[in-house]
Amino acid sequence: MNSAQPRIFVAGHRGLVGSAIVRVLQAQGLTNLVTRTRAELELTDQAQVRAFFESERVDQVYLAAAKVGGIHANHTYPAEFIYDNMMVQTNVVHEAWRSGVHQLLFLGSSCIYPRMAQQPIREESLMNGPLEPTNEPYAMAKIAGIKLCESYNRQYGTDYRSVMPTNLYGPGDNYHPQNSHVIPALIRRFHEAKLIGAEQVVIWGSGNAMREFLYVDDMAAASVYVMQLDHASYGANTAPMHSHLNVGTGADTTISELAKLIGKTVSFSGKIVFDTSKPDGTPRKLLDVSKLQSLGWSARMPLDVGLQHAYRAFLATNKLP
Ligand SMILES: NC(=O)C1=CN([C@@H]2O[C@H](COP(=O)(O)OP(=O)(O)OC[C@H]3O[C@@H](n4cnc5c(N)ncnc54)[C@H](OP(=O)(O)O)[C@@H]3O)[C@@H](O)[C@H]2O)C=CC1
Ligand SMILES: C[C@H]1O[C@H](OP(=O)(O)OP(=O)(O)OC[C@H]2O[C@@H](n3cnc4c(=O)[nH]c(N)nc43)[C@H](O)[C@@H]2O)[C@@H](O)[C@@H](O)C1=O
Repeated sequence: MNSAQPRIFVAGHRGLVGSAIVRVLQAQGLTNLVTRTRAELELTDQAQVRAFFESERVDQVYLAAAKVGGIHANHTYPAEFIYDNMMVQTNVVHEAWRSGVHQLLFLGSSCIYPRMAQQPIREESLMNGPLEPTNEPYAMAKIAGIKLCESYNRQYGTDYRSVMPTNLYGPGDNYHPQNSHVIPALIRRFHEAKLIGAEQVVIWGSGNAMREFLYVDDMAAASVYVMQLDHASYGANTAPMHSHLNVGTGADTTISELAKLIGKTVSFSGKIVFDTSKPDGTPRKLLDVSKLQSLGWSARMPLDVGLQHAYRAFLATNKLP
């Protein structure tokens, strides 16, 4: 352990984003990383989290641990999505402050914005209208997470920052057939259809919903970039009551076009059909990423190339849920 370096706790280090953040930090030569599996540290348990921060004395926290899932999971397990996420973020933020951690990065989600927000969605649109019903509990928890960080900054002088990722994908994703997000779900479904020679693949919803997709290594790079921004730059582009920053590509696509692209990536030649008994969710949630761009960061990975990387990562996955 290099004592000259900050001791950095990456909560959720085995997840899609957490594992990518570890890769970025290690690539920077930052090796003083602290990680705990869920079996080692249950973040919904305040006593365990308090004991951890009292014993570990970390300097920075990346809070990439959360209860996460796609539209079906959010609609099916609303109590878990609001309870787990409220407990995890409240315990980590409070115990980090209590043990003297000055810097923390909280990961929210683009679902915090009103269902019918003006597109592209600016950070100032927060709480300007009703949320999307399919993921309202999760969104409420994430909004509370932003306000938690802002409140500790205002009262205690901490430097707890918030980033709002758009939909993410890439190596280390969750491929659960029902509870995953659309890209890993369709990569798996198209691949399995190709293997059995199926004539068609069923896509949920109308296919008309639009989504923005950011490759996870870009998200991790943005997370580290925002954490390492000097305080004046971060503060100059955010306000005490709007301290969060959108992170995305600034471009979106219909689910129908995405499905065609994934079918092409997987080399599936059958038909694509739509099950309109399944919800579309928010019609569109394209983020305005101009604030982060003005701070010097932009996404790099094009969707078609990112999907090729994601498919290769899927093929290398040795255990599917
Ligand atoms: N994926 C996406 O499309 C998006 C993600 N985000 C946000 O990004 C962050 C990271 O998400 P992502 O990487 O996709 O999620 P993952 O589900 O891939 O990873 C979450 C990690 O957190 C851990 N974890 C969850 N609950 C607990 C708990 N109670 N105690 C300890 N560890 C826990 C999980 O451990 P275990 O596996 O053992 O349960 C897992 O390692 C989250 O805040 C999420 O809300 C925002 C927008 C989009
Ligand atoms: C990141 C984001 O993720 C969730 O919101 P979402 O963007 O609606 O997520 P999704 O990826 O599950 O769906 C995107 C679109 O894709 C369509 N779709 C088609 N076929 C499949 C399919 O097979 N699986 C899934 N999951 N979706 C499918 C689906 O009907 C929808 O129109 C919330 O966690 C939210 O809180 C959040 O933060």
